[in-house]
Amino acid sequence: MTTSTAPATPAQTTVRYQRGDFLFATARRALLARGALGAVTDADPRRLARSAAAELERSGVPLAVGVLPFDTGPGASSPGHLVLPRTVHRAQSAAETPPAPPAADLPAPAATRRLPSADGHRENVRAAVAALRDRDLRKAVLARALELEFDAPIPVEGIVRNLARGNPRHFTYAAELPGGRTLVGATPELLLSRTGDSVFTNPHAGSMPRSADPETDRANGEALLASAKDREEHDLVIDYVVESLRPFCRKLDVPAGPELVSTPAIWHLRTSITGELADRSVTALDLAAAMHPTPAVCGTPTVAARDLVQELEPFDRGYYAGAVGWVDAAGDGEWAVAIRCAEVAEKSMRLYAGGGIVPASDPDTEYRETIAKFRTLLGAMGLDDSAS
Ligand SMILES: C=C(O[C@@H]1C=C(C(=O)O)C=C[C@H]1O)C(=O)O
Repeated sequence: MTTSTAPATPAQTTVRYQRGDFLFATARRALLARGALGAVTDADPRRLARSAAAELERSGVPLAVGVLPFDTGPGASSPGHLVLPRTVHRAQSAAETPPAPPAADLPAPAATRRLPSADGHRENVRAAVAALRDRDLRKAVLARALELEFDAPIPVEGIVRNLARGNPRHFTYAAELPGGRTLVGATPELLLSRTGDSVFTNPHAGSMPRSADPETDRANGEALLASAKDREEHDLVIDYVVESLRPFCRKLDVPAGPELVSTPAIWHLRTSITGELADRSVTALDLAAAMHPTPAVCGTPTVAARDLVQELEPFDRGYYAGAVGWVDAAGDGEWAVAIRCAEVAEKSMRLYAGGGIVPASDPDTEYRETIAKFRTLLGAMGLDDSAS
């Protein structure tokens, strides 16, 4: 494999992305991987992590890139998939680099389908609230999907360029999936990163739409920070993440409460947790596999929440709410939560958006939250809320 550090800014690197490549980029740093010297595929993420470490050591390839699916339980339909690329280009910049010009003239969809319908999603929220009570669950994350069909091949490169332009502080990503589809998105949420013995994670949970009106926008953010319901959704994630990481870390630094952060589409509660790894043979992917799926995308307790999600959602999540990232031969790596994304086939694509349901959740508010979350992808395609 060749690793190039030729002087290109993160934005220039992002523009080089072509369908088939792997991209993981913010406005300050980008990783673009191309080609495949090998691949590792496994439905069990822990085994995938071990095989990847062995394969990196055996081959001398410095890093592997790829995806974990949402469902890693028995009988899961989509495996974790890693590629050992032929070339890797990495770019870094101390400041945000100016974005590339937007890609224009993205085609409009010829047909749109909501899965389920708007009423169907509201009904699912009601059913989830009832199931939380009946089955002694504390939280379940319910999503809906949008299926768009086009008359011509979808210009993934343009969507990726617009995602990066619109979300410079977040991770814009693109990855090839087994079966020939491409996962594209821009996520604010890091499942896990490892650099040497430093571990970092920043769970996001608790959301409120942004507003074009500055006063409403500010009020929405303040309401989120003050909301007991959202704080409960958030704290369940933090407790789970801390419990999952504790066995691997000799030190964990967990702030007392979340902070208010935003993407261009939505406000979130976020907690940034740092840790010190006890054993350096535990890779970034081992840690991601141990944590995934967190209650930010699944629920509490995990298995019962996943069962409920699969009963109610009329689609397979595939790689939505999975993870996307890279791991190197030293065990360092970054794995982001694969949300605000779509799986793209040649002339059709499926977008996903979901939100945490707790006993106090309201069906209309939850529906509106998914509309805000679809904006990341729809905006990059030049489409508005009428599509969602
Ligand atoms: C599930 C999604 O997002 C997750 C759910 C959130 C919530 O319920 O408040 C917030 C951030 C993400 O962890 C999504 O964007 O589809």
